[in-house]
Amino acid sequence: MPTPAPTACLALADGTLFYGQGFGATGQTTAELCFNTAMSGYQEIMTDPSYAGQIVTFTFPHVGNVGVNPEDDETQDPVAAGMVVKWMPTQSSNWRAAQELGDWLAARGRIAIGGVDTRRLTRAIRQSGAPHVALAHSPDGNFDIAALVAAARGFPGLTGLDLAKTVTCAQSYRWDEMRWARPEGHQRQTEARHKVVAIDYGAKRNILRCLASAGCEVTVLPASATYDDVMAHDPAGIFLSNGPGDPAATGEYAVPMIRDLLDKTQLPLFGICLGHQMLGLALGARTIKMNHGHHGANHPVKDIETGKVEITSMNHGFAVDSQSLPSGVVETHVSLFDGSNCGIRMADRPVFSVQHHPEASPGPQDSFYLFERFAASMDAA
Ligand SMILES: NC(=O)CC[C@H](N)C(=O)O
Repeated sequence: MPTPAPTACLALADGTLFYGQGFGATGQTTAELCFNTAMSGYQEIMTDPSYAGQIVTFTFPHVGNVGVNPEDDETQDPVAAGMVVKWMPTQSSNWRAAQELGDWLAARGRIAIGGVDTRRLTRAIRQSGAPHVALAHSPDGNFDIAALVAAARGFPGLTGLDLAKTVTCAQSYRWDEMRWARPEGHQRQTEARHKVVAIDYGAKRNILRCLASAGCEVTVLPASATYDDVMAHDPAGIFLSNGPGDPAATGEYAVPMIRDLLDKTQLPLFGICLGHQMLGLALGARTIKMNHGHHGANHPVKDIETGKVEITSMNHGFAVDSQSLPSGVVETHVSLFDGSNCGIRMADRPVFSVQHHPEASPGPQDSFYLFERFAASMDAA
C-alpha cells in the first residue's frame, strides 16, 4: 500500500523531523515532549492537568481503539498539548465509546500525529532529555519547516513555569462522588468522617473520588487559597494535589502557604506528585528537573519502611532531591527504576506525601492504602 502524503509534522528543537498523518485539530502547537509507557488509559492521560505544556508520545502502538467516553475524563477538557502515536486510530470498538478519539481531540483544539516511529522518538528522548517541539497538522500537507523548528526552539520550557494557575478551579466546590470500583481488600467508607480541604493545583478527579471513598468530606479550593481561606473550612486534614509545571515556580505562592499550615497547625497533611514536591520545598528540600521523567503505569516503587514493592502510575518530570531532605524528614518511598525519591514524611507528625499516583488512574491500585493512611491519621488526631 502506498504511504499517504504526510499531513502532520513534529519538529524537535535540534531540527529532527517526524512526518505522519494528522488527526484531531488542525494548526500548530509548541510544548515539551515526553513519552508515556502505559498500555491503557489514553483518555485519562490526555485529560490529566499535570500534562499542561506537554505533548505525549504513547509507546503503546494501538491508541484510540476504545474511543472516548464522558466518564473517563480527569478534568473537563484535554490538558496535554497534543499526542503522538504509532498507528493511526482505527474505528473505535467498545460499549462505553461515545466518540472517536480524533473527533474528541478536534472539538477540544488538540492536535495529534499518527504513523510516527515512536520507538526512535522515545530513544531520542531517553538519550537527550525531554525536547522542546512544535507539532503542526495541515491537511494540505504544506509545512514551513524552518518556522516549525524556530517555534520549537522558541518554546521556553517547563522550568520556572507556574501552570497550576491555568488549570486550577476558579471557585471552591464540594466533592462527593466516590470511586466506582473499590480496590480489592479495601472497605468502602459510606460515611464522610473527616472534613478535608483539597488544594487544587490541577487535581485529577479520581484523586478526589479516592479521598471521598476513604471517608473524607472534600472541599476543593483554588491554588491561590490563603492560609485563612483554608482554615475558614475548619478542616481535619489538608490535601495537596498533583499539577503541571515546575514545583519551584508554583511554590513561590503555594509553599509559603503550606509552611504556614505546618507552622501554625498540627493538622494531618497528604500530598501527591506536585503536592509532594511542594511539601518537600516547604520542609526545606530541593526539587530538580529530571532527564525524561517518569510517565507510565507499571513503575515499581519500594516502601522503604515495609520493604513492600508497589506497582504504580507515574507522571512527573521534576523530583524531590533526596540528598536535600532536612533532618526530621524521612524518605519513605523510592523508585526501583532509578532510585529517585518517591515519598517523604515528617518523623514526628502525620504529614506525608508521594511522588507516584495512588489513585491509579490509569493503572494499578497497589497504593490506595495511602488514602486510608491519611484518613487513619485524622482518626488518630
Ligand atoms: N503529576 C504531577 O503532579 C506532576 C508534577 C510536576 N509538574 C512534574 O512534572 O514533576
